[in-house]
Amino acid sequence: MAEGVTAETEASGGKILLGDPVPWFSARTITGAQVDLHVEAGRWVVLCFLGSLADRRAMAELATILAEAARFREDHCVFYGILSEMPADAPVLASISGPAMGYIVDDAGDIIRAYGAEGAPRTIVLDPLLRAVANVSFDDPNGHGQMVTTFLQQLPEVGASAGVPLTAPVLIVPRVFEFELCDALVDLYERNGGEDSGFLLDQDGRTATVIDHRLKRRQDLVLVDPETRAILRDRIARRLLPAIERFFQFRATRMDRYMISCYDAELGGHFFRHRDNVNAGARHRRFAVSLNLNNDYDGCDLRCPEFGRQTYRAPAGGAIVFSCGMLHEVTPVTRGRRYAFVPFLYGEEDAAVREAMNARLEAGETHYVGGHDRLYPEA
Ligand SMILES: O=C(O)CCC(=O)C(=O)O
Ligand SMILES: [Fe+2]
Repeated sequence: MAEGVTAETEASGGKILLGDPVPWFSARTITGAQVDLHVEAGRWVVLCFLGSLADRRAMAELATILAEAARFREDHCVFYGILSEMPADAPVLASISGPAMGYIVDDAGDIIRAYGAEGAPRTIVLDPLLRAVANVSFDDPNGHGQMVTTFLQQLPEVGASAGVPLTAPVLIVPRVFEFELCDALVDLYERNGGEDSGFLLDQDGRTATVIDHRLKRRQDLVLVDPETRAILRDRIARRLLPAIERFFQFRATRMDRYMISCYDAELGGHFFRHRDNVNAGARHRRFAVSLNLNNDYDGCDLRCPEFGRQTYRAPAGGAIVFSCGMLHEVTPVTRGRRYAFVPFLYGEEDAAVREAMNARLEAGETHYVGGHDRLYPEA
C-alpha cells in the first residue's frame, strides 16, 4: 500500500500499523453467526469500520465496496462491516450476509477502539496471517471507496499472498508405528466402536466440550489399557520425539489423548478450521500429532489455511507434527474411513499451566490431575 497511508495511520494515532499483526476479537454478526477473528485467517479479511449506517456517507462507502462483493469468497477474501449501532435496514444486510460477508454491531465500541476507528471510519484489510496490509480512512485524499476497491481488485489468491510458494510449518515423520501396530489399533476400534467426539469451546471465559457436527464429525475410542498406552508411548518417545527435538527444538515430556479417532465418509467425517491452543483448558498444548493408521480412504487431509490451499497427509504409520497455534482443518473424508492417533505434546511448565486452568473448566468437565500424561513415567 502507498507510503502515505502508513504515515496517515501513524499520524492519526490509530493503533493499527501497516504490516503488524492486529488484535483478535470475537463477536456475533447480526444473523447470529459467531466470528472469531483468529479462525478467519487464511484469506484476506476486510474490516470495514463504517460508524453508523444512519450516516449517508457510510451508506455510500458501503455501496461502493459492495460493488466488489463477487470477490468475497470463503477461500479468498471475507468482509465484515463493523457498525456502531444496529442499522434500520438490518434485514437487508442480513439477507446479503453469508459465509464470506457479515455485519457486526459493536455497540460497546471495543473492536472499534482496538482498531483506532473511533470517530474515524476506515477500512482495514488483513493478510492471511492477520496482519494489516491496508488502512484507508474515509478522509483518504484519493477517496476511500476508490482506494479500497482498487486494493481488492489487486489481491492475489491466498497461495500467492507471499509472492513465493508457501508450505506450512509441518513436520512429516514416516515409520513411527509399525503396520502391524496400526492394524491392531484399527482392529481394536472396529471391535469396540467409538463415541461422538466434541471440541473445546470457551464461553464467558470457561472451557466446555461441545458437539456440533457442522464443525467436527469424528468418533473416538479412548484407550485405557495400560499396556496399549505403554506401547504407543514407547514408539512416540523413541521415534517421534527425537525428530521434534531436532527440527522444532522442543523436548516434550507429556502427551495426552490416547485414543483412536475415526472419520467416516458415510457420516460426513471432517474437522472445521480451528487452533488447538486458544481455549483456557487447552493453553498447555504445544504440538499436535496426527498419526495415520491406514491409507485406504480419500479426502480427510490436513490443510493449514494460513499457508494456502495445499493439503498434507502422513503415510500410514507416519505422523504429521505441527504447532497447536497454527490454524488447521481436516477436509471431509469422501471414501472409506480414516483412522488416526491424534495426541498433543507438551512439557512440564505446560502441565503446570494446565493444572492452573482447571479453575476455568465448566462444571462437568474432567479436571486435570497430571501423572497419566507423562511420556517417561518410569523416570
Ligand atoms: O485428524 C487430524 O489429523 C487432526 C485432528 C485435529 O485437528 C484435532 O483433533 O484437533
Ligand atoms: Fe486440531
